[in-house]
Amino acid sequence: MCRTPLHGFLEKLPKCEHHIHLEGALSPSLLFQLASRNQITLPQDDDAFSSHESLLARYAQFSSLDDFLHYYFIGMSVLVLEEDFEALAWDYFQHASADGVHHAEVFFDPQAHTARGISYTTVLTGFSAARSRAERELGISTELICCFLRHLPAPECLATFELEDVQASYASGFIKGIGLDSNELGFPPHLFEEMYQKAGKLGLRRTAHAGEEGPASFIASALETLGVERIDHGIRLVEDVELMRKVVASGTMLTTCPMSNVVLRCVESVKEVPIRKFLDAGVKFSINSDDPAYFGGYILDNYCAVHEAHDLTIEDWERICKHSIEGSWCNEARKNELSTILETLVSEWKYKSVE
Ligand SMILES: Nc1ncnc2[nH]cnc12
Ligand SMILES: [Zn+2]
Repeated sequence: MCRTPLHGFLEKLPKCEHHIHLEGALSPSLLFQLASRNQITLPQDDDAFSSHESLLARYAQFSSLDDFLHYYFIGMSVLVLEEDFEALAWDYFQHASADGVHHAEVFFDPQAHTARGISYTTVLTGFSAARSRAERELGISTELICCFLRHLPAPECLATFELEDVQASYASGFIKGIGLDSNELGFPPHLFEEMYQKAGKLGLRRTAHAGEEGPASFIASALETLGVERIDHGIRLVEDVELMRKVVASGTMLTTCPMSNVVLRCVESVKEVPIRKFLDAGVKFSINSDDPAYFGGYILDNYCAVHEAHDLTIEDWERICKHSIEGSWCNEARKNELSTILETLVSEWKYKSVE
């Protein structure tokens, strides 16, 4: 918990989370529990897997995105049954709700599961059960975004995109959109142009990780060749002022993940995440947790870290939350509901601060 007098305000802000990998919400305790139940042998030659404490200590020492992904893919090897995927997503939705999330658009990596012989239907059925429960019991609206692993050959990604059960999940509305994740360096967006074109024709929403470790030119390429409506991370946008103007003009929203950027050493501290530059330039962005079980915090921790590092005002937060509602892929009625909650909270706190 942060020490700012605005902590209560930050807690209550009606948050929309747009950048959370469900596999990145796998806590060490669920990881060890499922490994034991599913008889999955974790690497014996890596001391990190000897206890919860050593695993968390290793997570605190990631040296890069690649170093993290090594543990991320090992971690998800314990997910086997529908109920494992349900437990994972339910765990996340409970944390999110406690942190004030009202609407969550969550990523998952089907290829990381189908490659291990777990069917797409198993994954989707588990996640869908958790989504229904979250909507029923927690009142959170949710959407699923199917991500493709860019370190794999583009034709392989396209083949997964075109699988019958995957296509059926688009047609039935279970999947709202597609994304592109995993190692960025060496895997530029344009390689995936054909898949994104097909997704656009099917009416799927489109986003892609860009400008996390990769250069600002990857953000330009994701916008131009993939037709994305959002950019995941995008912090390196500040390196290209002309591109930043275009992003402002198009209203494209960045889904930033400040704690992730620090843990994966894209920046030295949250102070270096260009929050103030984005606010001053009119770049729209939301604040997200990315892989909360690996990076030491869920969404509220990220809000607090940003607040402490950048000393934001109530008006700044109102703008950030307004943009994050507007940039969501939910319907207008839901956006109006969330906007009303935001307006009520802001006027309450503005009144408090003049008392
Ligand atoms: N921060 C990140 N960047 C790219 N791929 C990811 N997969 C999970 N987390 C990721
Ligand atoms: Zn991510």
